[in-house]
Parts: sequence; C-alpha cells; structure tokens
Amino acid sequence: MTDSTHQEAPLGVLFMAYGGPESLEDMPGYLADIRAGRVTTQAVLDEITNNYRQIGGKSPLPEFTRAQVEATMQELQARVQRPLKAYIGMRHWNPWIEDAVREMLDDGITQAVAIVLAPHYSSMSVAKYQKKIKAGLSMNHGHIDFEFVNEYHTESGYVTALANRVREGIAAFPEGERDDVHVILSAHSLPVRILREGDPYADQLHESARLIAAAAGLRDDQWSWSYQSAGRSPEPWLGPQLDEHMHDLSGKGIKKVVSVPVGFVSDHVEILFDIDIAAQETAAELGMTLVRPPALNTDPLFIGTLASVLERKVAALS
Ligand SMILES: C=CC1=C(C)c2cc3[nH]c(cc4nc(cc5[nH]c(cc1n2)c(C)c5CCC(=O)O)C(CCC(=O)O)=C4C)c(C)c3C=C
Ligand SMILES: [Fe+2]
Ligand SMILES: [Fe+2]
Repeated sequence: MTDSTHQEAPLGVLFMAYGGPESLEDMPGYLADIRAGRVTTQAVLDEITNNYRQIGGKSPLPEFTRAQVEATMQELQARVQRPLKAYIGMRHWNPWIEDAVREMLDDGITQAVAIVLAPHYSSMSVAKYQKKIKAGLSMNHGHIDFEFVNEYHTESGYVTALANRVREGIAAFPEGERDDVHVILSAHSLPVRILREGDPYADQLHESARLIAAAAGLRDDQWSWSYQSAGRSPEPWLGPQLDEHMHDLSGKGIKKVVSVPVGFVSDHVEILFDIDIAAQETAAELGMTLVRPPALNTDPLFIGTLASVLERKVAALS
C-alpha cells in the first residue's frame, strides 16, 4: 500500500474498557466471562447481583465510556490532520473487543492506535486487552498496524485532575477541620503473585499516588495507600483492603477521611458500591465521615491526557 492510500483511510482509534452489565439479566454471563469459566456459586451470583441492584440495576460504565470516547475524539481530531474513526471494545461484555476489531477490518482500517481506560499496566489487565485485539485479528484473518498506549499513570493532566479531586474532597469539610482530614488513595487489588512475576502494577500505582499527593500539597502523614475490591478467589490478594485500612486508621484516631480511587477513571460498581455503600457502612460503624469526590469521568484535564497520549501514538504511525 502506498503512503497516499494510507493518508486517505481513516486511522482507527480503539478505546477499550472493562465492560459492564446493562441489566441484571446480564449478570450470569458477565460473571462467567470475568471468572473465565470457573464456577460462580449461587451465593456469589446473588451477592454481586444485589450490589448492582443497589446502584440502579446496571453498570454506568458503558455510558461513561461512550462519553469519554466522544470528548476525547473531539479533542484528538482537532489536533490531528488525518481523519480518525473511533471504536469501542469491552473486555468482559458487549461490545466485545474482538467484534470491534472485526468492524475495523470491515471498514478497511489498516492503521490504528489503542488505549485501555485504565492508567496502570498489568499482565492481568492491559496485557489481556491487547491479547484480545490480537485474537480479533487472528480469528478474522486480518492485519492492522496497531500502536498501543500501555500506561499513562504519570501524565500531568491525570495527576492534576486527581489532585483537584483530593482538594475538592478536603474542601467538603469545614475550614477548621481540614488539617485533620486523611486522604486514602486506592486501586483495584490483584493477586499477590503478580509481585513475584515482576508485574509493574503495584509500583505504578504507588508512583501515581505519590505524584497526586504531592500535587495536592498533602503532608506525608495526611494520606495513605489502600487496595480495594479484591476478587472472590482463595489466593491472597494485595492489601491492605479498604475496610481493614479504615479500621486501622480509626484505631489511630482518624475520623475524617477522603477516598479517591486512582486506578478507575469512571464511576462504576467498584466505586458506587464498594466505596459509596460498603465503605460508607464501615465509616458509619467507626464514627468516621467519609467523603468520596466524583471519578474523573469526562473531566477536561483527563480527556486532554487521553488525547495527548493518543496523539503521540498517532504521530508514531504517520
Ligand atoms: C487491575 C485489575 C482489575 C481491574 C481494574 C478491575 C476492574 C473491575 N472489576 C469489576 C468487576 C469484577 N471484577 C471481578 C473479578 C476480578 N477482577 C480482577 C481484576 C480487575 N478488575 C480480577 C483479577 C478478578 C478475579 C477474576 C477471577 O478469576 O476470579 C468480579 C468477579 C467477582 C469477584 O471475584 O469479585 C467482578 C464482578 C469492575 C466492574 C471493574 C471496573 C472497571
Ligand atoms: Fe474485575
Ligand atoms: Fe473487581
């Protein structure tokens, strides 16, 4: 293919996200995919279905993803000369990554950039999304030149946007109390075995946390790290978990807390249930006040970050 043909074809921009059920009827299939064929007991199915019922009977993730994609594409297309076309692929539910790749091939896309709506790299997250792209290409016997964004956990727009969320959370307390407010930065737990495997996930999370705390002007004793949302499997998961961490902080006399998850970029069940309902219950038991500012969603600083990291990958393809 000549260079001029390349210039005429749109460049594909594939946005990938975790995926979420759009109704409670989706739950068995959704969980079966996440648990990769391992049996889900009726008790676990009921518990997770009930969590989703309490946040409105469906996941808001697909809607936030579409809004993030639309906003990012507007900004990216304004910065890039070449026509772009956006695609959305989910890892665990409709629209599947493999289907998005098939659609790209049907559209004649030959070059594309791909990003996961998760800033930290892990063999158990971002690498699995990228494998699904490769599976989509091989099952459709097609080829697309992909440039992958692997991580963006130190990008200034992302860090500043979350530092602003930290400040917003602290500002929710009366002025005279703000010095006593403690900030918990958190992210999804993963099995401890990733540390032995040399996975960068934990280090990247800690790096983001340090940058966010510094950008928010927090004292060292004013913030701490916690994991959350560990999976229901027998192997050990990275801790401390949010619930035990809150007990620990309470034991040290900390009663005013701001919770800012740094690994999720939109509000969904791991925030709306795990923090806004479960952690709030723990806070009430401990006599703690817990404030949780909104996730990044379509924050312009975050959207600008997505556009910037994608723009660099587009330049690498041109
Ligand atoms: C960094 C890794 C992970 C992110 C980010 C993540 C986000 C995320 N997870 C759910 C919902 C569920 N996750 C579940 C299990 C599960 N999640 C991860 C990793 C990440 N999830 C793992 C490794 C596992 C265990 C899978 C297994 O083999 O068992 C589940 C299933 C029930 C459970 O085990 O708790 C749900 C439901 C959402 C909505 C989400 C948001 C982006
Ligand atoms: Fe998960
Ligand atoms: Fe999870």
